[in-house]
Amino acid sequence: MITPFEALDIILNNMKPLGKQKISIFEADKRVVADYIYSKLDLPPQDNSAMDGYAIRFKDIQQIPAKLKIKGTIKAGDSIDGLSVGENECFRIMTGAFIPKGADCVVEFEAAKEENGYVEILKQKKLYANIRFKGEDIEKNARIDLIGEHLNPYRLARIVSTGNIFIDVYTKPRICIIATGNELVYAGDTTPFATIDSNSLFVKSLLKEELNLDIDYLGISTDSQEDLKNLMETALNYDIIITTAGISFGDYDVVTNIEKQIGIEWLFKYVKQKPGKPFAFGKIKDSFIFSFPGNPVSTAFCSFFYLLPALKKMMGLKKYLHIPIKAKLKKSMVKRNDRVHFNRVKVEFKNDNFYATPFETQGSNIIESIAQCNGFAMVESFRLGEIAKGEEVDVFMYDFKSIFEKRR
Ligand SMILES: Nc1nc2c(c(=O)[nH]1)N[C@H]1C(S)=C(S)[C@@H](COP(=O)(O)OP(=O)(O)OC[C@H]3O[C@@H](n4cnc5c(N)ncnc54)[C@H](O)[C@@H]3O)O[C@H]1N2
Ligand code: MOO
Repeated sequence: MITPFEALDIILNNMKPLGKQKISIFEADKRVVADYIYSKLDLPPQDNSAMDGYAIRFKDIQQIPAKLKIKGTIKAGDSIDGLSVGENECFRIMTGAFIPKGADCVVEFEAAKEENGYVEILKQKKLYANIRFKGEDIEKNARIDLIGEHLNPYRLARIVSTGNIFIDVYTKPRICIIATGNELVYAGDTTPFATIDSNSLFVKSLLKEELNLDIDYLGISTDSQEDLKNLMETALNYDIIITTAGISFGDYDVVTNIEKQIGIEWLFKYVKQKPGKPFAFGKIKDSFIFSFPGNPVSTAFCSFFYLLPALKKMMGLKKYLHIPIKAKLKKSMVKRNDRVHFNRVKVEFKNDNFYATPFETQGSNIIESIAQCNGFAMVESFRLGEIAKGEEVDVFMYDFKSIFEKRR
């Protein structure tokens, strides 16, 4: 059986960006930039004031206090055509207003005293004090290289400020999910003894939150081969097909049972890991198929560890690998087999160190463990027995933010 990192390599080697398209910046959250962007303008468009105060000539304030005649007021957006500051003159000027000809310094109101059309400058200032120069943020035609980066509020503000409203991005993958299992019912169904399909909502929500990707839920297939084959026909219209459950060794493991009939070519089947051993990845016609084990923690781990990097690469992101952090165990853990374990832990950040508390039960069916924790602590295959309190472990964080936010 292959290791988790071998499995990840196989998946990533098969992923490549799908294509490019032009979209509106107003619908571009979390999309990935596919081409250079060029500024259509200088920002600021002209030299302007950083303070409310007086636009003056530096020369005129060599002796303090200096008395200057006020010629008028300039506010942000006013034209400065024909305006100029001569010897011992000044303009009242507001933040963002353009600097009139002749002025080379702005003195803020607080450093001056105004009376009867004159102002007395009380504090020495440097040449060009409080002046923001034309193009100092970005110059016209400057190239913005965000290729392979995702768009976020910070970058969107950058781009929209340069006069661009359409940008080239990579095409989004089309993704669908099918849950399998006779025991499953849809969310909200209260049929006694049934299991609610939580995996589909999990994957849908994960991809929305992490990548702003939408996925189509094709529904629940029973363990009947006909049922799944029908749904798979629709699924073939998608770039990525996700199935959950029915992939291990049981008589009714329906994905396993139809794989030959519908022509799935597995690129690997099963990984030496816990959770998620019966995870399989393959190709079917023009689509890739990720078949996750049914246990909710297994689906959660496989989605996080394999599907997210795969989709990131397919979306054109340059950075698609998870980086683990080092955390000290606050409680010991026990490992009884030679699979690589990814145990659910709750990581905290205290006195410049990360500390990980393992969840008390590590069964792949315990949804509470993923809901309460924020990371997967990796324990290598060769480790057997106790992993002692105080030992440092690699943790792949699935909820980083939770570490860096606190109550008042
Ligand atoms: N003989 C063997 N049996 C099993 C092995 C094995 O190696 N040999 N591996 C075990 C491991 S590890 C796992 S993980 C499971 C995964 O099996 P499947 O992927 O075939 O999943 P099922 O057996 O159909 O379901 C497992 C479990 O998960 C629940 N489930 C299924 N779908 C959902 C869903 N959409 N939402 C919530 N819960 C779901 C299901 O009811 C089962 O309880 O196989 C072991 N067996
Ligand atoms: O791999 Mo299974 O996911 O251990 O329970």
